[in-house]
Amino acid sequence: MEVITLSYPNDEMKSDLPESIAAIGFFDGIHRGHQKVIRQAVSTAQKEQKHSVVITFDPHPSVVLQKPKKEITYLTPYDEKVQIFERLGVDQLYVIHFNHALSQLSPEEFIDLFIHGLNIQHIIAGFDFTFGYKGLGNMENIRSMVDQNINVSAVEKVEDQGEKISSTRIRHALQQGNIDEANRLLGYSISVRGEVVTGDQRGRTIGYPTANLYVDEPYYLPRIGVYAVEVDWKGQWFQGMANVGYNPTFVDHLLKPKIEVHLFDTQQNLYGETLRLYWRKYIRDEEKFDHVDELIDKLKEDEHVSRQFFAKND
Ligand SMILES: Cc1cc2nc3c(=O)[nH]c(=O)nc-3n(C[C@H](O)[C@H](O)[C@H](O)COP(=O)(O)O)c2cc1C
Ligand SMILES: Nc1ncnc2c1ncn2[C@@H]1O[C@H](COP(=O)(O)OP(=O)(O)OP(=O)(O)O)[C@@H](O)[C@H]1O
Repeated sequence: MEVITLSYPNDEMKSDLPESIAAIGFFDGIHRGHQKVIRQAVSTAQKEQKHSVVITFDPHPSVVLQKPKKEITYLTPYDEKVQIFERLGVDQLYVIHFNHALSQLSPEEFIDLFIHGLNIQHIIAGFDFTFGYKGLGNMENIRSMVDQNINVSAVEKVEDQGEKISSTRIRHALQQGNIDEANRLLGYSISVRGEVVTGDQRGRTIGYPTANLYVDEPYYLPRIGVYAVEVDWKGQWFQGMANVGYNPTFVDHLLKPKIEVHLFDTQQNLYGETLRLYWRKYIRDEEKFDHVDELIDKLKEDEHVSRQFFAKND
């Protein structure tokens, strides 16, 4: 899959682009609804022997449109998204840089630049896709904006338990520690990828050495707390428990939550290694303990709960 980033108003489109079928959207999480849109573009392109294309944006429009500005995090940060599009069989990914100038384009200007300009012959998006200045373009009025030979297909709503699957809904599930629901809506198991870095070396003194995971992409993390987790290190799988939190027992002002994982039944030294950590089950909220002994007792309990979870689910 070829990845091309486009920036308005700077970049000129090439003139000899192949005829393409495009799925359009922000696609954070690439959940089951998004997958339907993308799969339809890929299969239509295969049938018609054209290129399959995904047109997406970076960063999230709210970075430009929302005031006051908040740091934005993603279910699937950029690299994760690229990997998933690739797995879905997309030939070409266009990433349009979302900036103020882009947000001012009228729907007609947007279509001219990015549909006609990229030689898109067929546009596939969800029933509620909107685009252009103030989201004035939608799946109905788009038909009057595109050249006559261009097809437009609106993918019908994908629901779960009678409600639309959406990135927002998945964020809410994660905020409640409901990993099962998040995974069901996504259609795959949510994870983070990071490198093991040195912590305060405190874990080993309390009998629970931990690998501190440094994630260099802005992931939307599940609720602060303790989880049963599984870790994939170069195809080797480990079970364990992780804390995503601020270590309030020891530290006063940690600005960003840390991810720490204690792996069961291994002495493996993973410093400097890259791991993928799968959240499996929320266990409890993080607590501030008055004595380290209380934390240690709690960790023993967490280990018991996690092992029981794995025993039942293996
Ligand atoms: C499963 C698990 C649960 C944890 N729960 C808490 C907690 O409730 N409160 C807290 O202050 N720290 C908690 N911690 C963090 C410990 O304080 C931390 O692992 C310890 O301070 C070691 O930090 P270090 O790796 O930076 O040396 C937890 C850690 C793990 C692995
Ligand atoms: N459940 C769904 N069924 C069908 N199409 C969907 C569904 N969810 C999103 N889409 C389509 O996928 C594309 C990307 O949508 P978008 O990134 O806004 O997703 P979303 O999950 O609705 O996000 P948010 O919760 O942030 O509004 C759009 O074309 C949208 O219409």
